[in-house]
Amino acid sequence: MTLTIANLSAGYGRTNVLQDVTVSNIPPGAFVGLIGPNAAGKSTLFKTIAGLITPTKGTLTIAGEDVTQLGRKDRAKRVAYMPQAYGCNALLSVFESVLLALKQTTGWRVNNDNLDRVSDTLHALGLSHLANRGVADLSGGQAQMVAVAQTIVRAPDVILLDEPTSALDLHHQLSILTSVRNEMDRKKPVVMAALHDLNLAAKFCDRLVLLRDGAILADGKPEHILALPQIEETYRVLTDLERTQRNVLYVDARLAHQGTAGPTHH
Ligand SMILES: Nc1ncnc2c1ncn2[C@@H]1O[C@H](COP(=O)(O)OP(=O)(O)OP(=O)(O)O)[C@@H](O)[C@H]1O
Repeated sequence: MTLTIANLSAGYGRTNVLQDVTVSNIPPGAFVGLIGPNAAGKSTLFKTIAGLITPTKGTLTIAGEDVTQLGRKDRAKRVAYMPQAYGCNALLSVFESVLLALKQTTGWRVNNDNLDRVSDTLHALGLSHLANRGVADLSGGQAQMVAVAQTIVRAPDVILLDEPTSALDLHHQLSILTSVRNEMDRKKPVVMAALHDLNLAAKFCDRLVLLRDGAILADGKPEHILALPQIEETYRVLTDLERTQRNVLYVDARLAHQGTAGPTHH
């Protein structure tokens, strides 16, 4: 279902962070990368969409319905949010923790369909082998992948992933985002992911939204956004945008005063 964020302003107490944020017509099945420097307001935008922060202005509509008016539980059925800081010390197995995430928005009675859904989600993300492990005993990367499983298991309309690959090795960065894309092809949610790695963003996203100082600077296809001068200004780097032999976009970035970065080979 289509998500539209219109003229959204929000913050913490008297501090305003988001200023009139509009991202229109994100269609079902679209993968939107939210990019921007540290403290730009990416997490604040996600928390506001998820209903953890009440906006001072603006609307959020899913399929034309203003979800800011929904109660907490109904909102959580429509929007699932994976925060940047996750982690769980409970005495739960991975399977139980994903089941618990699923049941948060339904009743507590567990049926076979629920169990199948948890199994399918773990399988889709390549996590079946961790099903019986305690969540407190996972590595940082494993915990991050389980947090993604907890977010997508509910099959919501909108999935918000705050830096879902920050703790993952190269293989798992690709595998988790590929799995998310495969799930999207099946269930057609809107997915928004905050990503610091512009090359991952270029590879997986249909659309990039550049946020800086709480405002949207640019919104469009990756090849357009990554070529904008605002990228260099915002990140305070110089960039070259290339296409690899496999026709994949590649951003090479360097600091302005350092010439070419990288090791010197003799
Ligand atoms: N709980 C809070 N109370 C007050 N200010 C906050 C709070 N959380 C974040 N901020 C401020 O809001 C601004 C935006 O922070 P936010 O976490 O949304 O940025 P971000 O783009 O997600 O950053 P990063 O890439 O570093 O995770 C920052 O100036 C931050 O200090």
